[in-house]
Amino acid sequence: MTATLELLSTHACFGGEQRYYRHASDATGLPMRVSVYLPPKALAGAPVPALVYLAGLTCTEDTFPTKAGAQRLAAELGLALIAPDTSPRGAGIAGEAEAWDFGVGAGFYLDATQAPWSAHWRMESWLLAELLPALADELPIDGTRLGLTGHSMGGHGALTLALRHPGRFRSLSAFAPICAPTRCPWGEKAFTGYLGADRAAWAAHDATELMSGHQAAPYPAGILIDQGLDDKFLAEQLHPHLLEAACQAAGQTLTLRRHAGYDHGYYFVQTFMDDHLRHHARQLAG
Ligand SMILES: N[C@@H](CCC(=O)N[C@@H](CSC=O)C(=O)NCC(=O)O)C(=O)O
Repeated sequence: MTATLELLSTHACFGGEQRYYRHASDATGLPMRVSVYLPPKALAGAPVPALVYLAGLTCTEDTFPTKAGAQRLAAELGLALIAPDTSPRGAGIAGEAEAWDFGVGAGFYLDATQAPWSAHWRMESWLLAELLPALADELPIDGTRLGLTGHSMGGHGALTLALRHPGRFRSLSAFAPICAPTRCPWGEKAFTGYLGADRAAWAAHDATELMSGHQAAPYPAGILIDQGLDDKFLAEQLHPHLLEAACQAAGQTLTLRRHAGYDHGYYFVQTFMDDHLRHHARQLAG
C-alpha cells in the first residue's frame, strides 16, 4: 500500500515520540493533519493499542498533545495517542472560518450532505475509512485495539462514532461531551448547515438518540464521562442528563462523574486524563 502519511515533525517525549503528520485524504480532497504519540514500546517495534482523542471546537491536532498532559502515563501504559484535526482546512468555501462553532475547526465528526460543505466536510469517512487504517498500516499501531475519547464537540464525535460503528472501538469515554446535539444551539446550527433543515436526518448523529435505539449495552465494560459543574456550556449545550437517562434505559453502564469547581477547559481535561487512559488501557489489554 502507498504511504499516505507525511511526517512533519517529531519530538522525543517520555522515552517515546510525539509526531505530527500530514495525511493525503481522498475523502475530504484536502491534506489533513494528525498528531500521534508513540510510546517507547512502539518505538521498540511492538504494535501497541491506541486511544483516539477527538478535540473540540476551535482546536487542532496540536491541542491535545500540548494541553492534555497524556503522554507520561501513555508511555508507561504502552498506549499510542492519536489526535486528528477537527475539520478540513483550506477548502476555500466562502465564510468557512467566520464562525468559531461552524466550518473550520468545527467538523462535528460527520459527513456533510449539504452543499457546499459536502464536497470536503467528510470527517467520519476520513477518520474511519482512511486515517485509522493508514495509521495501523504505516505505524506500530494495532488497529484492532482502538479506544475512542474526546472533549466537547469531540466528545460528541467519540460517542456518536462509537455508537454508529459497533465493534470498531473497544473502549469509550468522553470529557464534557455534547450529549444531545439535536437539542442544543451548537448542534442545531451545525446539523442545519451540514445535514440540512430536515431533522429526521439528525438523530443518526445524536448520542442520546443513538443510545435510545439500543436494547442492550453496546459497551458492556462501561462508558466513562467526566463533567465539570462550573462549565459555562453545561446547561445550554451539553445535557449529560439526557444521555444518562438513555444509558439507563438501554442497560448501558455509564460512570458519569460530576465535579464541583471544574470548568470546560484543559485544566479540567488534564485533571481527569489519567483516569481515562487507565479506563482505556484496561479494556484494550490483550
Ligand atoms: N471561542 C469560544 C470558546 C471555544 C472553546 O472553548 N473551545 C473549547 C471546546 S468547546 C466545544 O467543543 C476548547 O477545547 N478550546 C480549546 C482550549 O484550548 O481551551 C468562546 O468564545 O467561548
